[in-house]
Amino acid sequence: MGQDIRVTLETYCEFLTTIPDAALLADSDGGIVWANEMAVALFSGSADGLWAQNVEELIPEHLREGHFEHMKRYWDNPVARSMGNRERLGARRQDGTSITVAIMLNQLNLEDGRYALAICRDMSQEQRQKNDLHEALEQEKVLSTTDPVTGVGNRRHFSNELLYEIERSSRHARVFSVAYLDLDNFKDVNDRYGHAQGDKLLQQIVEVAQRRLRKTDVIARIGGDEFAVLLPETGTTTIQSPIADLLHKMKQSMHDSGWSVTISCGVVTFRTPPGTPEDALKAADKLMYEVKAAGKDASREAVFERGPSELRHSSGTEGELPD
Ligand SMILES: Nc1nc2c(ncn2[C@@H]2O[C@H](COP(=O)(O)OP(=O)(O)OP(=O)(O)O)[C@@H](O)[C@H]2O)c(=O)[nH]1
Repeated sequence: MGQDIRVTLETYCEFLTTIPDAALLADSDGGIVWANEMAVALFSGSADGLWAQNVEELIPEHLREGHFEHMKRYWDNPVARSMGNRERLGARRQDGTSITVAIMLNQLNLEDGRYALAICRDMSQEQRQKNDLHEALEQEKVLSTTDPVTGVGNRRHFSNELLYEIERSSRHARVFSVAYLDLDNFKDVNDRYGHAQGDKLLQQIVEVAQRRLRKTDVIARIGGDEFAVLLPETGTTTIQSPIADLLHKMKQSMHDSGWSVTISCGVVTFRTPPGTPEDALKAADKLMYEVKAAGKDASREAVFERGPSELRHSSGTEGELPD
């Protein structure tokens, strides 16, 4: 009888040498009693090294405590676990490096004892590919909303931020403002000094804005020489100063660099939220356009309040900006 059991175990082991996955047999204390060549290659450098181990040593240190409990439960109520489930587990090689494995667990009930059979498939490469793909997608997401010249958000990013602000303002009745800035005579800089200098000028505009604006404000480049600024919690009583001051600083910076570039700007304060981000941008763009048509280098403001007249002009700052 005993010989039959040994043969059975041997037969098992013989079979397990032919499968393409790593196979381990462990006793109820977790001691590894046998491993196939794939398991030796996966977890260790030598068969002796692996056979002398306890399965616990193949578990990452931070998971060992949980594994002990898990093993106790498993021996009390052994349920076969297929490899098909999508669970991936961290494992530790004998040299301390980490791998990701899928594990099939089953119990062998033999007369000389019970053994746990673990078949492990190395999923490290699949996991690495998944991680790389996830990272690439995250990077792509950032790139798709970033302006490559200045590093600030692009139109898509601005629309997303604006949408969030519109929803917030609808829920909490918060006022916010949107400014549309278009550089005047920017083309001359490109034509006279080249595209690279034009890019530097755009970057300088953004640097000035980032120094002046609050952390919660958003500046984005939404076109060639067009920028939009979102100012949450900022209404007509406070709008004049941040945007006027920003325009003043931008103009000063252009002047200091010897560039004859000025700025046309339209600002709309939304006391009630607009329907869409595009509606908000369009309203500010329209004001900016009026400034352009009237001779550039100025800002014009309006208040939006849902009602019969919807957009109401409140004030305009023509020509020189305040010191
Ligand atoms: N350097 C640089 N120039 C750009 C970029 N994108 C667009 N432009 C240029 O920006 C200019 C925008 O054209 P316009 O709005 O007519 O320029 P403008 O001289 O400011 O015109 P006004 O607004 O009427 O004063 C064009 O010359 C484009 O080639 C960019 O990424 N870098």
